[in-house]
Amino acid sequence: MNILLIGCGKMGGALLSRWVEGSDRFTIVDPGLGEAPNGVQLVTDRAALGDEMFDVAVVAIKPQMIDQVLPDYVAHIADDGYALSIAAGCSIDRLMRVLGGKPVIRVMPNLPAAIGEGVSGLVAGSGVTPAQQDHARALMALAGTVVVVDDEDKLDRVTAVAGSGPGYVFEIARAYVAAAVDLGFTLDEARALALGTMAGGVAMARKSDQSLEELRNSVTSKHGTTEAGLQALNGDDLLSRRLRDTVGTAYARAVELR
Ligand SMILES: NC(=O)C1=CN([C@@H]2O[C@H](COP(=O)(O)OP(=O)(O)OC[C@H]3O[C@@H](n4cnc5c(N)ncnc54)[C@H](OP(=O)(O)O)[C@@H]3O)[C@@H](O)[C@H]2O)C=CC1
Ligand SMILES: O=C(O)[C@@H]1CCC=N1
Repeated sequence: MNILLIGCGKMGGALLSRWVEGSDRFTIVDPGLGEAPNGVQLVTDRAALGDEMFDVAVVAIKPQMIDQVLPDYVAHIADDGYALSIAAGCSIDRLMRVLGGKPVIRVMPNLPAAIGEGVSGLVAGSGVTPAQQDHARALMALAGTVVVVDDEDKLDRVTAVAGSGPGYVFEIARAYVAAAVDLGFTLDEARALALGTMAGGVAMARKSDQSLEELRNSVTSKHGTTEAGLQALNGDDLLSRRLRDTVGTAYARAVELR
């Protein structure tokens, strides 16, 4: 397939770094990009595409730019082509309107796609063929796990939990490392301790049949250090409430971006 990537910033670039391992051909349009991976054509101006046609147009610009930028690309999408949007919130209806009715698949990837450890939600709009959906799914699978959802509202919920999720994870990790530094470790030591502990805990939880509560309780000796630490962390349920607020507020923002 001949694929056009419209915008190649942090998320588009992360996906492309995995996609180039597959069998598709890629062209990027991005006004600010200096270089592209080997074998990928880069243009900084749409006019340089001439009359080239693409089987897939990947929408990887900011949601706020979509109405202004996308209409120029309708002429570059083949009759049997489709658009694959990674934009948060922006609905399939809106995308189809600006793309002259071309079929649209929305996906919501996340940044660990860059290392093949992403989690993506996928929802297909009306007129998408089974072959197009299979293609999009295979493309996203090059970057990690793919979860197909039934409707767009659910994709906006995926956005709040998984799309934005690495941001929460990095912020929690940052605060954890900072706390270790405050306790007397160097930054290198603190990163090794905190990130190693997070990675080990997550890897164990993924492999275990036990619930997260059971695993937590396995660490927690009666009247011991973990019990004391957990009381400070979430004894008042503030951490739980804050995380509910976090995903709820991100979901509300996705709804605003529709
Ligand atoms: N970052 C993330 O973790 C995730 C992002 N997304 C979605 O991905 C999309 C891109 O986000 P992100 O990668 O973070 O943002 P970036 O700003 O990093 O990437 C957008 C890119 O598009 C370029 N661009 C601007 N105008 C045009 C244009 N007219 N034509 C082509 N390219 C253009 C920008 O160039 P310049 O910088 O020079 O303006 C930039 O390189 C968004 O819709 C977002 O919702 C989805 C999931 C996760
Ligand atoms: O913050 C954002 O809006 C984008 C979508 C999910 C992650 N980054």
